[in-house]
Amino acid sequence: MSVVSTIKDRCKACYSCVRQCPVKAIKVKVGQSMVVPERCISCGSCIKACSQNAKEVVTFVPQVEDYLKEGGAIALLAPSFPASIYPLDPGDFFNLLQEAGFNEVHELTIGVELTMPRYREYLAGRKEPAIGSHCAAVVNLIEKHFPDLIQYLIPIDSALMATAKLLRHRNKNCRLIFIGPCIAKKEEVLNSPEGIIDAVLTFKELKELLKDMWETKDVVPAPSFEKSYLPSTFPLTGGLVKNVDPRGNIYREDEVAVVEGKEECVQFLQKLQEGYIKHRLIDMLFCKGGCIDGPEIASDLDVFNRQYQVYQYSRSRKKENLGRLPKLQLDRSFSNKYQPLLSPSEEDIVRVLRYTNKNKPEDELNCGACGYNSCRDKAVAVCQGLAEIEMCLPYLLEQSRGELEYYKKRLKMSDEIKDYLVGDSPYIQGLRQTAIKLGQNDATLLILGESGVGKEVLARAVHMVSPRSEKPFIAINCAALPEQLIESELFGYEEGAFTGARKGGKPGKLDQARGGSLLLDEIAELPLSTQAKLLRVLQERAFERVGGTTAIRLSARIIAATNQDLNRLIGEGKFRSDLFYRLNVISVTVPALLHRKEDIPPLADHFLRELAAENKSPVKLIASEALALFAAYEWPGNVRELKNVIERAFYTADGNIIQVQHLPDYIRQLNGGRKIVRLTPMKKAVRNLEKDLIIKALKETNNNKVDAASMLGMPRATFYLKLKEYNIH
Ligand SMILES: Nc1ncnc2c1ncn2[C@@H]1O[C@H](COP(=O)(O)OP(=O)(O)OP(=O)(O)O)[C@@H](O)[C@H]1O
Repeated sequence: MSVVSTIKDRCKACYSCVRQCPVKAIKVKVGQSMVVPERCISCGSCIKACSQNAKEVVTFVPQVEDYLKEGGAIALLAPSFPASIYPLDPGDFFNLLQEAGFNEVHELTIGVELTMPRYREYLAGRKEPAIGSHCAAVVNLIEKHFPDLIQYLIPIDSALMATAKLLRHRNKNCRLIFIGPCIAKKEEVLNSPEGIIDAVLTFKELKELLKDMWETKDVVPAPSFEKSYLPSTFPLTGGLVKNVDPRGNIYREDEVAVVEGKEECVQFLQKLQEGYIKHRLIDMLFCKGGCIDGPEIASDLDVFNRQYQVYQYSRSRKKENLGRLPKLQLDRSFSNKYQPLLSPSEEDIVRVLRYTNKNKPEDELNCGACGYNSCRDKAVAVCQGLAEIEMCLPYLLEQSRGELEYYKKRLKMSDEIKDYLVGDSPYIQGLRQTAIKLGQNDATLLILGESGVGKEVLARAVHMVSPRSEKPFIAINCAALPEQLIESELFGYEEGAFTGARKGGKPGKLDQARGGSLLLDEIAELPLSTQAKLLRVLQERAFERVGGTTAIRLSARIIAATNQDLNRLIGEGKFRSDLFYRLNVISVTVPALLHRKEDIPPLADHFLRELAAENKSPVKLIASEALALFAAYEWPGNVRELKNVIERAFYTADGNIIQVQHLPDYIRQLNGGRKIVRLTPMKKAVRNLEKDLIIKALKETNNNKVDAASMLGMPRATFYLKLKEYNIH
């Protein structure tokens, strides 16, 4: 089990813990750094690194509080304690512990003294390297990450276990509480046979527990001990070597390696694995400077002064009288806890790198912001499920910059488009958003709506907010050109293409709109032969000039508009259905002004401002009575009609206010808001009805003219005449 876990709410995804973890035991999931128990060696590096205090360690504090209340608790003190308690005097500290309820206080130096003879015995004559096993983090590191080196670990109990075994031997029912700077010791205790040690307190936890008593200054003489210098220096750099071989008569200097610090430990073990290490005794401590820099030492002193405190204490310290020592069983064994990680394939690593825009080696910045030393290491960790793609800071910055630009641009566009596509109605507000969206793609667009509703305005708005805005917007009114001219207008022509063709030829609208947008207004009026050619252009994205053979690539966006019912025209055979489907990739309908009367005041205001600017004259306003008439009117000519009415009123009104009398008669007659009903002239209405009935009959009879004529009770000859008259194919 892991003794460290993450407090989710506090983790801010800074990846400091990932950076500091020496064994890749942190997994980042949805921005939260979680400890992977199988890989964690409880070294506490992540706790030291976390500025948010988001890492939590298993605690025995409530248990200890109970033991202290019940009585009978014994403190086992790590020899680094003088570094932690400073400026408290060690004597005061012992008193404090006793006052707090500890019946006895013992230092782990007992365990050092118990284990050193066993170490000497084991090491005598051993040729192979032997690694001291008193540092719990080092043992975890070897068991979980270098299992083939387990053979080099010295199989003798740590000083803690040896002390505990001795005290337990003396008093079976006592409560043993270890107090030290180390987190890995919690894991060691939790994994040890039940009942040897009851609880572990870190120095930090102890200080918190006794914070109200910590200032006690009553000096009571310390227990009388014999002088004992060496065991107290055990937690310092080289402490094991000094204790095993104080006079240097077992090992030569070159046979001993003192290794400390997480990177150094990992590097040394790698070298040992590779067979480059020839030393016989390896004194390895995971924390730099030894246990005095343990993650929970809770000292304000720097490492040098901590060391000084331990030496000072060791010089004054008296040896504890242990009496006759029993023969204790101090052997220990280790187990292989290695959990291999997946080895990703080169393709997978490259894929992850590409995802964060690292396409070539120069793109790999290796900035370390993700907590990994290199982009490649991070990509491997992503494949192994330990890291997330989004952990790459330069990539995120690039993305957010892109997003910021996008939103800034959209904001600017919304402002610009508001002054262009005027209106307050939900319809127009929606159309403005649609225009911005449509501007981001290149799909062919079909705009539908009655005459004068603003179809061209919408087409221009889409162009304006698109990346094509710097290129031309060309509009061609298909209804305004004679059939013989439309193709040369649209596609252009080569010199000599027809009589009267200009020298050097002429580019068509498709050409002129290169890179920009081309509006085919009144598309329904396009002759069928030109419809077929336009279809080919849309399919092949290329066209030829009239009389030419060179294919020119179509680079304009095509927008078509009509006020006609194309489905009806398809039914009548006047519009190609295949062209309709090509054009109708996206279609937008602009509603008639009648259905969005809220737009009238802002539109009127907009036109008046335009007129004032054009004429360099003061802005005119519309009287509320006139506006009321506008609201009552149905505007069959839509916005165009409104614009014309405003224009007329602008020029006829002398003052600054446009009054009812400046409006055309048919609006003035509305009189107090009564609706005007505009009827279609009888003759036109009858013709429309007749035409619709003929089309319907043809549809019903599957285009059988004889049946359709008899269905309508119409002489066949008249029927044929009517077909011609109404241009029904
Ligand atoms: N929402 C609007 N904001 C500002 N002006 C508008 C708006 N809608 C229409 N107009 C103005 O109304 C007039 C007619 O608009 P437009 O030419 O776009 O209509 P249309 O639907 O394309 O007409 P048609 O079917 O006859 O081609 C133009 O002068 C245009 O500037």
